[in-house]
Amino acid sequence: MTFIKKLSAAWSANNSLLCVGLDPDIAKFPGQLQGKPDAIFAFCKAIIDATADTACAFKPQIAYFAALRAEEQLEAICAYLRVTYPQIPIVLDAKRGDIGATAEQYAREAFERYGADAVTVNPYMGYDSVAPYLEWKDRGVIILCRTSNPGGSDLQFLDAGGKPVYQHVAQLVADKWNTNGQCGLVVGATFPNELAQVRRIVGDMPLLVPGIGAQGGDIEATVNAGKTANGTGMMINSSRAILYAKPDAQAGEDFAKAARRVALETRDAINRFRG
Ligand SMILES: O=c1ccn([C@@H]2O[C@H](COP(=O)(O)O)[C@@H](O)[C@H]2O)c(=O)[nH]1
Repeated sequence: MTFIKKLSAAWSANNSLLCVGLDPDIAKFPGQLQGKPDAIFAFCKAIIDATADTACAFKPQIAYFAALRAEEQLEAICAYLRVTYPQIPIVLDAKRGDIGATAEQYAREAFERYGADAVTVNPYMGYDSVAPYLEWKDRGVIILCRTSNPGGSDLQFLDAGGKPVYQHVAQLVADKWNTNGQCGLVVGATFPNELAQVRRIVGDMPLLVPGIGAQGGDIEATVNAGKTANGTGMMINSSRAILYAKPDAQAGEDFAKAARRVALETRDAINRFRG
């Protein structure tokens, strides 16, 4: 099944636009996991099991694994997801960008080694740097457009022939790069006006929208700006706010139950504005 079909099915099956981000930071792990050799796998597995029915996608951020030499645990998490929750797409957040020959290897890393359904890619080096990912016709290629961080404006807002660079990227991907219907764009929830502009340019193309939760993006503004006519079209990501939700000790919560509570609250808050 293609990434886009899998994502559409997950939107419906779980009635959710929530993407649960997997950004494991061992300094924030609960005491019982500290010091264990497979702590990252155990933490992510517990979060996945607690939230799988609330999510339309999982988004592991590769840096959190690579920095700790924990790529094998990322492989194990992706394998666990593929076997246990095959209906939920894996979006590998790698933000790669390099010349074509190197990009071929990055594409193999994402799609062969980790078995991701989609990968995030940086468009700065142009079409030939993205083409190797597009060769994987059944996978999603999600291109940075208007990122959620304040410094994204430094380049993405520069004028490019009468429109800002981020709009140029959106137009280029929609008109020229998305010939196989497998592309998506990253647009931050912290910039709902720009999100609305991108939605106007790209039609129903799926958008990965980080920036709610820890980054403070407004859910109502995000959903209103980014939803498609049928109330879907987005993977609205939250990582830290779910992963490190404070357990309610009086309710007997552990970290996974707290994560589930926040994931459900976030999914429901998003759904209130889908129409
Ligand atoms: O523009 C972007 C692109 C990617 N990200 C990634 O999303 C998550 C956000 O984590 P939170 O804890 O919900 O803030 C993280 O993995 C980023 O690398 C982004 O934030 N903005």
